[in-house]
Amino acid sequence: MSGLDKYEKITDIGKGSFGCVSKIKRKADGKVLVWKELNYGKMSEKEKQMIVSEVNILRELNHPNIVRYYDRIIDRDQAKIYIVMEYCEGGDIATLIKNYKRKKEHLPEEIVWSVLSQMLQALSSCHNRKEGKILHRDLKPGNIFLDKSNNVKLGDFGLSRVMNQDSVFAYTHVGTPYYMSPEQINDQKYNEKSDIWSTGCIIYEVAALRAPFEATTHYQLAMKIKSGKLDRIPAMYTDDLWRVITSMIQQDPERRPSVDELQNHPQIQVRVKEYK
Ligand SMILES: CN(C)CCCNS(=O)(=O)c1cccc(Nc2nc(OCC3CCCCC3)c3[nH]cnc3n2)c1
Repeated sequence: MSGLDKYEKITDIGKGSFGCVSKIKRKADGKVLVWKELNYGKMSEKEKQMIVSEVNILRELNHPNIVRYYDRIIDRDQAKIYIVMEYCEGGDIATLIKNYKRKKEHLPEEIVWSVLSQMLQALSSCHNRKEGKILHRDLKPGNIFLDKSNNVKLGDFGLSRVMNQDSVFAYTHVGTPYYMSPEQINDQKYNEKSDIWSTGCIIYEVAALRAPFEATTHYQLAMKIKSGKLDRIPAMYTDDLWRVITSMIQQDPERRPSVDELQNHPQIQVRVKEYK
């Protein structure tokens, strides 16, 4: 039975920036998973090779706070590759934020620290990878998920490195780059401190229920990001949390703390589960 026949499609979940995401069921044991459909028909040899190497990296990323990779299926007739991954019942953080905003309720500080701690554990396993660090490049609330026990799961790790703007994928949903760091805007080198910036912006948004920098045009957004002007998160949250967030959303990448430094913070350390 071909790879595709091992699964049956349940429903489409949405269109990602570079492919359709569907909820599927593995026939052998009924396990619910998702697959991401990539059309490689119009890809250059170089891009196809990059997909292969990205998928190989995904296969190695085995961490409780990173969406688990299960399988990949190549359908040569349709020139499509399907990447089978863990299904996260809790949906994405973007939706969680939207729901709290609608209810005009703030998330308890406990949850904010827990989301930060779990994101840092995922980033740590990728930044400190012995075979060479992996950077996410496209961290945003829409690709951070929750499983049924509300564990945080980072999605699309690594794939975004292949799907940058100048490739054939050209983001279909040109989302506003709210979480883009100043160095990315200046087209400078992207490094792990850029992932720290984006994580800081996301945690800011989980607390404030709005992004730290908002604008209607990319130009205005870029100006705000580079201005570094930041309204404090709501008064209900402690100065401790506010200090950590502002340390991550700093203009100068050198002055942003590394994952390891952040994980030494008492509020974050207490939550770092030891995964053997
Ligand atoms: C764009 N969002 C605001 C959609 C609104 C509502 N949330 S949601 O994203 O559909 C939703 C609801 C319930 C369960 C899940 N679980 C899930 N989703 C994935 O990707 C979703 C996809 C990401 C790119 C953009 C389109 C959607 C997964 N990838 C790997 N495991 C995944 N598990 C997702």
